[in-house]
Amino acid sequence: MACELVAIGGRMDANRWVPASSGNLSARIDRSTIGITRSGVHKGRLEPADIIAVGLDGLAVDPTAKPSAETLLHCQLYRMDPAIGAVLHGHSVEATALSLVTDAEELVLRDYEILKAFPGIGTHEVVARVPIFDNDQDIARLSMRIAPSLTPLPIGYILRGHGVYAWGPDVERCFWRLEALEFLISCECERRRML
Ligand SMILES: CSCCC(=O)C(=O)COP(=O)(O)O
Ligand SMILES: [Zn+2]
Repeated sequence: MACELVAIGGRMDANRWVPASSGNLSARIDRSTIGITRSGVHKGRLEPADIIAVGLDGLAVDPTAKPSAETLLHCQLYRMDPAIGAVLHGHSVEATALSLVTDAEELVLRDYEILKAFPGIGTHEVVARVPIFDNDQDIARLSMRIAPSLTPLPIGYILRGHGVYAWGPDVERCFWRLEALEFLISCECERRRML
């Protein structure tokens, strides 16, 4: 699991989704524990020792370890759905900028074939709503604001001026979903440029 997250960190970095020490990556270890990236390290240059075991209450198994500052947002998703096996968060230019040029509380996506990359979607003829939450340095408070929008689970969410959260049953498929979401966000940016 740790090696998988190290490799995915490299792929996120190759896509320029984790500049500086931004982003955080996690994967489920068992029903009540996840492995999550250490806070403040470059996610494109991870080592297995940078993956920290954390309970779903957000507390590190080793109390001296320093897991991601955004650990509670990951734990919230794992608690919501036992089928979630991985959560990835990145800071792409497009998600950051697009969410700052609109006051909207959601990104409405329709007519895109790639929406079929998400579970339960079998046609482009759907409307997928990606919530956009105002950013907050108080992660516990932010998670409480996010909670009502997670039932049913959206295809991902955006923190305004901050980045994207995506999840999936395992690390690889979580990466595919993040890739699909970033593709959709880039399309929306491009459409606005073309108007
Ligand atoms: C330098 S980016 C600011 C923090 C952040 O948004 C992030 O994703 C990384 O935080 P972490 O504690 O997981 O390193
Ligand atoms: Zn972040």
